[in-house]
Amino acid sequence: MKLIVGIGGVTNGGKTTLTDSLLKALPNCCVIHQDDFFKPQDQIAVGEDGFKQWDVLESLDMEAMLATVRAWLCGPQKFARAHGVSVRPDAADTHILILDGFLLYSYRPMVDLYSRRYFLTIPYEECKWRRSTRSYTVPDPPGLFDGHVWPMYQKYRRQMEADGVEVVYLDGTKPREQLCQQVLDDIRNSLLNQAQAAAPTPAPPARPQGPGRGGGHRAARPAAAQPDAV
Ligand SMILES: Nc1ncnc2c1ncn2[C@@H]1O[C@H](COP(=O)(O)OP(=O)(O)OP(=O)(O)O)[C@@H](O)[C@H]1O
Ligand SMILES: NC(=O)c1ccc[n+]([C@@H]2O[C@H](CO)[C@@H](O)[C@H]2O)c1
Repeated sequence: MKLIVGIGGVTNGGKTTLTDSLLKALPNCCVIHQDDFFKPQDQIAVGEDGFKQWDVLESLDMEAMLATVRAWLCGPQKFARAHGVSVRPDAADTHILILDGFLLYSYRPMVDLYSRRYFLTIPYEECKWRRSTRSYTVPDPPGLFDGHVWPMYQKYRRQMEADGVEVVYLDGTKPREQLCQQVLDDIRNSLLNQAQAAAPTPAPPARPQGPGRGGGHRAARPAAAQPDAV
């Protein structure tokens, strides 16, 4: 059973923090970080506003990211081994891939690959403050947050909502442990539902039979297959 989980949402919403906790708690769980697919700095366009346009889809090599997701889909076990994830024998049939990134649901070819799409949000002021404490490989020039980062976040989010992409919103101001537990519970439910959907259709219930017509009881319906312990 394979599950692709998206941890998307606003910059500094806590995506990587949540992803790291999920990775520790879930079996056979691999991760792909969208930030690893930024194009080299000299290929990032400069906008009319004078800012390097880091926060647009064109600044990411999404074809390469999709190719990596496909590699996992073709051989999750091999992918796990190659990325130092040891396969847990008690859950050998379950494979989970987490995608962590700020523009996960805006790249059409990948939108339908997710079993679950989470979207972390935090208010503007909190986001601006958290961002000011971070240093990226290329530091933010003054004014980038208000001039580029926040407007692009709003634009892509509006577009995602207009396109009807179904996401589960998460309030990124909640405590880390609470967020992790909420998502873990939800993922475990998804695994159970997926296992039940994959289980063979049970036989229809036995018709009541009168005495003297060999009316034995039909065997009890087999329990739906349960996913391995997660
Ligand atoms: N639930 C939380 N409550 C308060 N602070 C948090 C929470 N989760 C993460 N943080 C803090 O917010 C900052 C951003 O977290 P993180 O790097 O996980 O975000 P991100 O969404 O992956 O950011 P980006 O993708 O923009 O680099 C960090 O300083 C982190 O410690
Ligand atoms: N990872 C990088 O190379 C890089 C460089 C410049 C800016 N960023 C920022 O990362 C965020 C997504 O995590 C975006 O908001 C980018 O501005 C990343």
